[in-house]
Parts: sequence; structure tokens; C-alpha cells
Amino acid sequence: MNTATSSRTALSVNVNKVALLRNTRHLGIPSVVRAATLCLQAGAHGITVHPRPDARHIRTGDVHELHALLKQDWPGVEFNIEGNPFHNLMDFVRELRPHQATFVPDSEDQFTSDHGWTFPQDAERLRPLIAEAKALGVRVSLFMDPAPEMMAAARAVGADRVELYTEGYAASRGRPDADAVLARYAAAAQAAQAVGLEVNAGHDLSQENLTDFLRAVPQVKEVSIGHAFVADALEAGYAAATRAYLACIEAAAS
Ligand SMILES: CC(=O)[C@@H](O)[C@H](O)COP(=O)(O)O
Ligand SMILES: NCC(=O)COP(=O)(O)O
Repeated sequence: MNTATSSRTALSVNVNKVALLRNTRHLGIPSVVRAATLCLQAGAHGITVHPRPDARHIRTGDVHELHALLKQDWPGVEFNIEGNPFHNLMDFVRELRPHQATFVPDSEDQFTSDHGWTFPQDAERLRPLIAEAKALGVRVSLFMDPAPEMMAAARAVGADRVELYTEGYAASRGRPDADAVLARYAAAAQAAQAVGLEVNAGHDLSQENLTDFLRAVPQVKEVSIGHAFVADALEAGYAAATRAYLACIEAAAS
């Protein structure tokens, strides 16, 4: 049920913002484990977290509890941990060996992710950490701006996937340059796939923009969606929100 077919984009629900709300009291509600369970019961294909060094939302304990949940109750469902491998991400990679680690070049106190890796500048320091993660059986995805010219270098350092940073796409909607912006994402995906990388996407994706993105950008393996998803879930509930996002993915394929 929760396995995406090879031709369909997988939906990985990011539960950061559930933890953000939970952290405003000491009551343990809303529960990220309960949120993840309800999303998976409704058909989500994976769970994403971004445990930032300041623990403003997802905390170390959440990562461990979600890992245990997936391992025990949802074998085969993908756990994607995002973060900066030069800060705290590799601790989780080494201890938990998630299915996927998404390397993101954020600063320790970054408001939210707002850029991808840069090549050739980041290549040599990334290479050994990518190799280490892969040796542990962890797929490595690099968070990248939609820059077709960078994709060969992302492959050369050993990445399995790239995650296209989609805030630029989301922000361009309704602007005169929207088609050109979207075309750049499609070109970046094609450049990545041409060198053997698989393509993920995320940041500010929503029910309003997801289908158009997937129609234009070929063969996206996975979208990770959190902020808009949780906003929708506050109104509709986790199960209905999950079904709505799965419908957006399905609409792109029809
Ligand atoms: C890499 C990425 O785009 C997401 O992880 C995003 O940064 C969400 O993080 P916040 O929920 O902390 O904004
Ligand atoms: N990788 C992106 C992600 O996990 C969620 O980003 P957002 O939907 O919270 O902007």
C-alpha cells in the first residue's frame, strides 16, 4: 500500500511543523508519531524530518521514535532525514541508517533552507561523507538549486539523488517569468537524470502548485512536503490532507 510504483512520485510527509507546535508546551501533543501513523495509514509513502541543531522542531528523541515506528510497523516505508552533514546529520546516519539522507547546506540557525550545494566549491568536503553514508546503506540526496550545470558535479561526488529546491518555483507562480522558471527546473531534472541521478523535489510545494510541477518536471521520484501539508492538515485532518496530496500526484500522471 505504501510503496510508490516506479512510475509514480512518492509522497514523503515532513512532520517538522507538528513538532514545532508540540514544542510550545510540555504535554507531548500533537504527537509526531501519531501524525506519521495517520499519514501512512492514509497512503503516504514516507516520512521526512529535518532535525535542526537548535532543536526548534524535530528533536533527537523524535527521530528515534519515528525510526522505531517505521521499522516495527511500516517496514519498507522510507525514512528521510534531512540536515547538514557537517553539523548533526551524520550522527543520525551512523546510528539509524535511514533509507535516505538529504544533505542540506544550512547554517546552524538557518530560518529555513534557502539554497543548495555549490560545485566545485563543496565537492571535496562532501565526497567522504557521501561515501560513508552510502557504505552504511543510506541513499544520499543533495539539496540543489535548479542549476542544470551543477548536476554532473553532484553525480561525480557520489550522490544517488538530488532534491531540487522548489521555493523559487513556488514563488514564481503568477509572475511573468513563471514558465521560464519552471522550464529551468525541468532542465535541471533532465540534466541530473542524464548523468544517472534520480530526482526528488521539495520546499514550499503545496496542493496549489504540486500537480503543475510534476507535469512539467519529468520522473520526480519523491516530493517531501511539510509546511503547506501541515497547514492543510490543521483544516482537513492528516488523512484527508494525505489523500489530497496523493490526488495531486495522480493528477499529474493522468
Ligand atoms: C530541505 C528543505 O527544504 C526542508 O527541510 C525545509 O528546510 C524544511 O525545514 P523547516 O521546516 O525547518 O523550514
Ligand atoms: N525537503 C523539503 C521538505 O521536507 C519540506 O519542505 P516544506 O514543505 O516544509 O517547505
